[in-house]
Amino acid sequence: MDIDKQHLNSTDDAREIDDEIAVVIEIPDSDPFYDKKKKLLEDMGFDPLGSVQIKSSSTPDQLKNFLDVLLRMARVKNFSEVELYFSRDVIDLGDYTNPRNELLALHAILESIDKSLSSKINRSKNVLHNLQNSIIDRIHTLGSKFVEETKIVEDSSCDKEQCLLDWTVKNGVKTKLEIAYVEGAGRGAIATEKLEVGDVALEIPVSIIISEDLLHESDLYPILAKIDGISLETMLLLWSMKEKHNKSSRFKLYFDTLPEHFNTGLSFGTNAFMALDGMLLLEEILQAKEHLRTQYDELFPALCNHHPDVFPPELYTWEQFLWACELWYSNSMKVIFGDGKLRTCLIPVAGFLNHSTFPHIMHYGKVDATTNSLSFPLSRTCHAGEQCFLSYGRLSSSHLLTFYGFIPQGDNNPFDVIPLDIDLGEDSDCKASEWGTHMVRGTWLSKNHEIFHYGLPSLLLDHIRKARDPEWWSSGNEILDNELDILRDLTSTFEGMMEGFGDENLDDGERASWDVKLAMEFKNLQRKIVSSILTSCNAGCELIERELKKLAN
Ligand SMILES: C[S@@+](CC[C@H](N)C(=O)[O-])C[C@H]1O[C@@H](n2cnc3c(N)ncnc32)[C@H](O)[C@@H]1O
Repeated sequence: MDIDKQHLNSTDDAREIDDEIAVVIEIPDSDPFYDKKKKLLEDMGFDPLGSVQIKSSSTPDQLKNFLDVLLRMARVKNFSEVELYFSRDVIDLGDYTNPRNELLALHAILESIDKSLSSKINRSKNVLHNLQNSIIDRIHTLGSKFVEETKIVEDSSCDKEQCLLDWTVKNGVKTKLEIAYVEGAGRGAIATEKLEVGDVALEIPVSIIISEDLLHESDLYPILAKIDGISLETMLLLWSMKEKHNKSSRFKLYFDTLPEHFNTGLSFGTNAFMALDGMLLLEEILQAKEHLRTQYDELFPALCNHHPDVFPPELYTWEQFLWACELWYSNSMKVIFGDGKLRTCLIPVAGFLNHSTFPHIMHYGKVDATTNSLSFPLSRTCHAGEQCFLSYGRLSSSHLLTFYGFIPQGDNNPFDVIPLDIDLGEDSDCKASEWGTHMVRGTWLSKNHEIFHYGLPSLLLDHIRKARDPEWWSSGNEILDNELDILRDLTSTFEGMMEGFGDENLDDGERASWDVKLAMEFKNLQRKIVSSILTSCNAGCELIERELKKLAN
C-alpha cells in the first residue's frame, strides 16, 4: 500500500487522483487544541495537514492498513483536552483510548467518505463502499464489547409520559422510542425496534421546542428586558417557574411529567456535605449554589414587590428558583436553529434520554433546515427493548453529580480526573508547563504499565523528571534511582490525599438518604482512583528495583 501524506485541501474530504483516493482528516483551525493535536500527529509520523491516499486497486489487507492509519488520525482529531493529556501511552501502542472517542473517530471517517460519494466524482466507488462497510463492522464490534444493561421497572406507571408522547406525535414528532422507568435513572427511552447506525430514533419539529421565542410572547419579557445584564437563559428560567403552574399552557403535558424534586448536588443536605468532607467537589457545589443564591437575591423579592401580578411571590421562592435551575441544568439542550443562532432549549420527549459514557446518540443539536426539525440519529446499533442513550457531553462524574444528580455506572468515565496542584519548587524552570494543570485518573484506564510509564500520565512524569533534572535522560545510571525517587514522592503525595479523604465510607445501604448515598459513591470513586495510583507507584518501584538488582549483578 502506498500511504502518502500529502497536503491536499482544507476540509475533511475524499477525492480521486487518477486511480488514487485521498482521504483528509484535518483538524480545523478553530480547534482550541490545534497546536497540541498537530504536534501529536507529527510525533506519530503523520502530516497534520495532510491526506492519506490509497490506490483503487488495493487489496483487502491494504485497505485495512489504510483504515488503521485514518483511524489513528481521526482519534487525535476528536480528542478533548483530557483525552489529549492522557493520550501518549495509548498513542505509542496504536490502540484506542476509549469507546466514545473511537466511535467519534469512526464517524469522522464515514462523514469524509460520504461527502466523496455524494459528490459523484469517484470512479472508485467500490473502494469507498468497502471502506464504509469495514467502518460499520468496526462500529458493530465496538458496540458488542460494551453493553450497558438496563433493567425496566415494570410496576411503575408511565401514563403521564404516554400522554405527552401522544401529544407530541400529534404535533409532528416521529419516534422509535417508548418511555419506561429504568432502574437507577428514573425514566429512560427504550428502542421499540432495532435501530441501526444512521437510523433516526427521534425527530422533533421546532414548533414543540421550548426556547426563547416563547419568552418574547410572555408578560414577563417587557419587565425582564429592562434589567441590566440579565441573560436570555435566566429570563427563560423565570418564565418556566410561572409556566409550570399555568393550567392553559401549551406545554402543560410537558410540565406535568417533570419531577417534583431533581435531586442534584445543588440540593444536597448537610449530611451529604459532611460525607464530601476533604473533597474538591464540596467546594465546587458550595460555590455553584452561592452563585445561584446571589443571582436570586439580585432579582427577588424586588421583582415580586414591584410587579406582584406578573411575579406572584408564592411562585418565586428560593426553593422554586433552585428547582428551575436544576431543571435547566439537567434537562436543557443547546440547539442551533435555522437562523444559525444557538439557543438553550427544553425539548419534550428528548428530555427522557439518559446519558452514557458510550452513547448511542452523539450527533444532534442542529435544526435541519429542510424539515425544520431536530433529529437524533444513531451512532451505533440499539437493539429493540434496549435503552437508547444520549451523550450529554464529555462530562466528569463531579459535574454530572452537581448538575444532573448521578454518577455513571462502571468505572470507565474517561473524564474522571483529579487535578493536581503540584509544587516543584522555586527553582524549577518547568513551572510554566504548557499544560496549565496536571492531572491523574484511574490507572486501570491506562494501557501502558511498563517501566517509565507505570500506568501514570507521561506528561506528568516528564514534567517532574525535567523539574528535577532538565538533562534527566542523559543521566546514565542515575536514571533508575531518580525514577525510584519520583515514584516514592508521588506515593507520599497520594497517601496524603487519601488521608485527606478521611475514613472509608461504610455503605449504609438502604438506610442512607439519596444525597448521602451519592456523596459516598463519589467519595468511593475518588478513593478508587487514588488507590489505583498508589498501586501503580508501588508496582513501578518493584519494576525499578528489579532492574537495579539486575544491573548490580
Ligand atoms: C434529561 S433527564 C433524563 C430523563 C430522566 N431520567 C427523567 O426521568 O426525567 C436527565 C436526568 O436523568 C437522570 N440520568 C440521566 N442519565 C443517567 C444515568 N446514566 N444514570 C442515572 N441517572 C441518569 C439524572 O437524574 C439526570 O438529571
